Amino acid sequence: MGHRVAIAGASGYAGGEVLRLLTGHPELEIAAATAHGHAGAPVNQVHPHLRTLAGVDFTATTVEALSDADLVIMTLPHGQSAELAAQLPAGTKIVDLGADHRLVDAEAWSAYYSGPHAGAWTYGLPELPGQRAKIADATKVAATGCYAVATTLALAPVLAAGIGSPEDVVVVAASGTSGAGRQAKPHLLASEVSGSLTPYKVGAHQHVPEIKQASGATSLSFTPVLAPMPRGILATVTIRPSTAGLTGDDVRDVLSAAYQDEPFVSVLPEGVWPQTGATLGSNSCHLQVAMDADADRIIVTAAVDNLGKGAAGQVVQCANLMLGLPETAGLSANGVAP
Ligand SMILES: NC(=O)C1=CN([C@@H]2O[C@H](COP(=O)(O)OP(=O)(O)OC[C@H]3O[C@@H](n4cnc5c(N)ncnc54)[C@H](OP(=O)(O)O)[C@@H]3O)[C@@H](O)[C@H]2O)C=CC1
Ligand SMILES: CC(=O)N[C@@H](CCC(=O)OP(=O)(O)O)C(=O)O
Repeated sequence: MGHRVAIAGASGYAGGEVLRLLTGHPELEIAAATAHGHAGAPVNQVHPHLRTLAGVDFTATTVEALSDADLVIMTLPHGQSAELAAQLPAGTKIVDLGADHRLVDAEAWSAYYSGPHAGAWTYGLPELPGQRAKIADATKVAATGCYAVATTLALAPVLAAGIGSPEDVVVVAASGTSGAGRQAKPHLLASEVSGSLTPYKVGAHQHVPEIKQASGATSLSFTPVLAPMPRGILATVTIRPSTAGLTGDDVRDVLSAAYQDEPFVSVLPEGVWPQTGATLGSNSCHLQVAMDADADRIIVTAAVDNLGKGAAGQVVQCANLMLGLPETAGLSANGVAP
């Protein structure tokens, strides 16, 4: 029998994608799918694409509904997971996709989120040096924010290699609307989003302290842009070089070395630029590099599916590690295209 996984917040976008991945997973089975407003509703009614879950209903998000599982995945709004997690038996394995347990620094938490700081769990990005083993040993893992995944994967090896300045990093990143969740919000109306690109939370995005913590950057300008598409993130990260005469090939060598054994991170062939469409439905991050000689900046561009490697895919990747399963089980590096 497979490991039993409960999903708290399974009626949302990220939870729905976790359900989809679990229906195709060889070793994991769904112990419970819980919801808030949709408690009692058939899963098929809320997620009509999940045909094999016909006959399964969402239950309410309670301690009882989650206690029986081998591992609990939480895809709840910020501020909802910490209290619930604290009520579960101490040894319960949990992967939390919300932000409640990501930040070590309580001041940074207070600057960007509301409510008390719940403390930090093991950070769920296995591609960071040393992190894979920590995740495998952990009972509690804080999965990564969607922009933070793309940006950190592009940035961290450059800073770790000492070829870029941690004090001078600029990121502009576009996201599809599913990154904002499924709750009705006026700025997400089709009439507002269609045919338009909109910056938001300019200079004030909650992923800034998370990216700094994960990548080692000390000063970071981050501008997110809402894009008229349901899924995908394209992050363009530029960094001031800290060594003279750096070439694009030097940067490419650093990233290629960092990710040569990674199943889900690809440095694309020279001249091929990441596109969100190529990552859809996958757990992949695609990277490409260039040197802007005129501006003297390293450019690294990253694409992910915000619901894939940006959310449900990385959560399943962490769950696999925590349960001693092959890290890639139930996940694909291949996307859906066109
Ligand atoms: N969407 C994305 O790309 C990413 C999301 N995340 C994070 O994952 C979490 C989920 O995101 P997403 O799926 O987009 O959000 P959604 O708004 O789509 O889903 C939220 C889920 O939480 C439930 N919920 C809502 N309010 C409450 C509450 N007060 N108490 C308990 N449950 C509640 C909802 O239930 P119901 O609908 O039944 O009311 C639903 O199941 C968030 O913390 C988000 O920041 C992280 C990375 C990427
Ligand atoms: C398009 C959009 O609104 N995206 C969300 C990011 C969602 C996400 O990654 O979630 P966490 O906040 O859990 O990190 C935002 O910018 O706030």
